[in-house]
Amino acid sequence: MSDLSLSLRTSFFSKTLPLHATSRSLFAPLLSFSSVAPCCSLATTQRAARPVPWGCEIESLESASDLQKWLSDSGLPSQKMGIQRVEVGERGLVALKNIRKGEKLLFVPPSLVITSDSDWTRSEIGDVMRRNSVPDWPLLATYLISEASLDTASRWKNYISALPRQPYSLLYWTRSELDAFLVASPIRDRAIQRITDVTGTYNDMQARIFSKHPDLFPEKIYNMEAFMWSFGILFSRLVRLPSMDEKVALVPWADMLNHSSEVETFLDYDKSSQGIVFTTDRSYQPGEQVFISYGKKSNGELLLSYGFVPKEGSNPNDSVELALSLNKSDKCYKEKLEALRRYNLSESERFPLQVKGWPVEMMAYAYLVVSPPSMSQYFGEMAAAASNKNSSKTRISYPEIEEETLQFILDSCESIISKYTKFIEGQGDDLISVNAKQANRRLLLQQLARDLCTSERRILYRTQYILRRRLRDMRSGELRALTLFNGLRKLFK
Ligand SMILES: C[S@@+](CC[C@H](N)C(=O)[O-])C[C@H]1O[C@@H](n2cnc3c(N)ncnc32)[C@H](O)[C@@H]1O
Repeated sequence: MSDLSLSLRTSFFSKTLPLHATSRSLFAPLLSFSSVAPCCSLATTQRAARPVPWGCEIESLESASDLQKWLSDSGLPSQKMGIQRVEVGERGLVALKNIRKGEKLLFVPPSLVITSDSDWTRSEIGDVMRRNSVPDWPLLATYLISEASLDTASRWKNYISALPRQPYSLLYWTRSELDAFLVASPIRDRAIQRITDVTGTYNDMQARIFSKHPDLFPEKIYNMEAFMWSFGILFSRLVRLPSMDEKVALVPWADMLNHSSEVETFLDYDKSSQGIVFTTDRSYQPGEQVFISYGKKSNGELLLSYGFVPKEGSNPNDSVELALSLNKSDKCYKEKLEALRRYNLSESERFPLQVKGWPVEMMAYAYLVVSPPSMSQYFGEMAAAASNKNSSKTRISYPEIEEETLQFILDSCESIISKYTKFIEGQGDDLISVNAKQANRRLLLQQLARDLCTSERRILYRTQYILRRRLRDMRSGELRALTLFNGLRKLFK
């Protein structure tokens, strides 16, 4: 599945990145989101948005079996998997027969795949989109709305009916929910940015295209709610196919596969069979759920696009970003900022921490932050290393400021840990729920946020432990050296 990390808005419809996913999650959602009414834009913070009139409840098997029948009637070869209710991911593909390791599965023909080249049932809408050179993501978002609104007149009717009416993702959290539940996590800012981008993209489409052709794009259908829905579908189901020139595609049937970080197998186009396939990296027995990987994503990124958080400690790709900043009262603030800007860095930067360590760029940035005026000749070198653009690509090291640097990272780490602890150990939130449905939604979101924050804090704790141990070793080494030096001095006296 895919990831939209570039701003959609700034370059009108800029290019977007692929949707991958991560880790096998043994996490089974305890509660279902299906009763939750979506809220979609930051601008409409507390207003419950109208749900779209198409799609189904995410756990619906009825529409899934219609989908299965339509797909086989339309050329999908017979499958070794079937759609079933599953513990992880509500609906998923389950092995019906023994599946061997290394076996190719799916074989979805290109005629059953939605891409930017797909024919529009209303070709005149496709013509307008083409004339305006609309990029893939907003084009596909509009395509989905257009086909969904045509109901049985669209060849994709059975596919669209089996799509969730409310896909899970942070796109549907209100601003006050993001503020209340994700205050400690850097994912909050990413979610706000994403909502802003999608909202901005809709506004651009509205101003530049929809409003110019009200007969083709009536606001009753092409509105913000519909756009939020279709973007939610794209974020959680779009795949990039490396062997099809990185084309992004919605692949019916394949998009019923759930993610696991324990597998490393991705969807792709297979030239020999001329279909979308994946190759299993383990065997499955009948009744077992079959998984693919959505990519090497952190728990925060999985929550952002897919609305779930894997079980604590189960995601080897988990990470959390730590923000480091220049000190405004630093005598060399201006010189340091200039050095950073030369390498496209700013006075505050985020670096991904993992359980297994932190990037060398972060250490270089921290060296720059703490270095005294006497080290100004190294500012450029430090900034280059922080941006990963140092010419020699060697790890820089300044033993004279090592201790201060580690202490600075430790302080930054500890101040963020306290924010996490405050949220995790806090007694609920201040948000007022007006009815039982809303209260239920709050509980669900709070649980997801707690799971995310616990996993992110775990990485911060590990970083704290490593830093403390290094500082302790360094200090006890220094103490030993000092004792030795004093001993020698006494001897010579
Ligand atoms: C590509 S769809 C997979 C099919 C989906 N389960 C369905 O019923 O339509 C991605 C969505 O499946 C769910 N999902 C996938 N992997 C999951 C996992 N490991 N744990 C929990 N939910 C998962 C999430 O709701 C995600 O947004």
